[in-house]
Amino acid sequence: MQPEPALRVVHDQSDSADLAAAELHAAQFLEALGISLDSESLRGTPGRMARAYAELFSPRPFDLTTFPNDEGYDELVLARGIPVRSVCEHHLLPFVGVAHVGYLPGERILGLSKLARVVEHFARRPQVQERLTKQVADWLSERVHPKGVGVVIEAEHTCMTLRGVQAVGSSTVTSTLLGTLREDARSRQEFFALTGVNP
Ligand SMILES: Nc1nc2c(ncn2[C@@H]2O[C@H](COP(=O)(O)OP(=O)(O)OP(=O)(O)O)[C@@H](O)[C@H]2O)c(=O)[nH]1
Ligand SMILES: [Zn+2]
Repeated sequence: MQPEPALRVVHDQSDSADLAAAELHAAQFLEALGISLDSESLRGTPGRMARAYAELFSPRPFDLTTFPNDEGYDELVLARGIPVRSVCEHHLLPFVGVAHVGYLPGERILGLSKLARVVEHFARRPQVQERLTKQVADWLSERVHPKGVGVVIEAEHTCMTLRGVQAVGSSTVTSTLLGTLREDARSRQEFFALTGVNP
């Protein structure tokens, strides 16, 4: 199989973001909520809001670097505790936690940092945790062609802990398993044992 060409991810919503319009509307939004912007420290807040959300919705470009699996390594490769910072698309409030991303190599192995970069790539947009989990797994499966992929995300949704039901201390766990990790019970168990998650 031909090496996967290094892929430069270019999707970047900040390219199309109109920061001036976002700032104007953020000011109107805050004023509509009765928040006066008439002080030195709040005067710049609409602009900061616009830039902050533009940043949160801007994936950073990266190269998907893979190497030949010359040794025929055929056990699980697992990156544990990858930070997840995303924004729920329902309230635009952050959800924050960790991802455990693993794969069973086929002909190529993946540069390890790319497991964290893929998580960040799909996290930097309005999201739901289920979709984020599946997008990371599907993307790795399609690009690296491993024998199996497993992704677990555990996160606190601040829309559920700071406001609304205020379920302080709650976290949400989602997982997607593909290929051998889905089909083979022993591989599945090993994956969950190594992640420390008891499904
Ligand atoms: N499935 C899923 N739901 C999410 C996620 N993030 C936020 N939500 C939920 O989206 C739902 C939106 O429900 P609504 O009833 O329209 O919103 P709401 O009135 O603010 O609901 P409450 O949060 O219950 O006060 C809430 O139940 C949130 O907990 C996510 O990543 N996945
Ligand atoms: Zn929410």
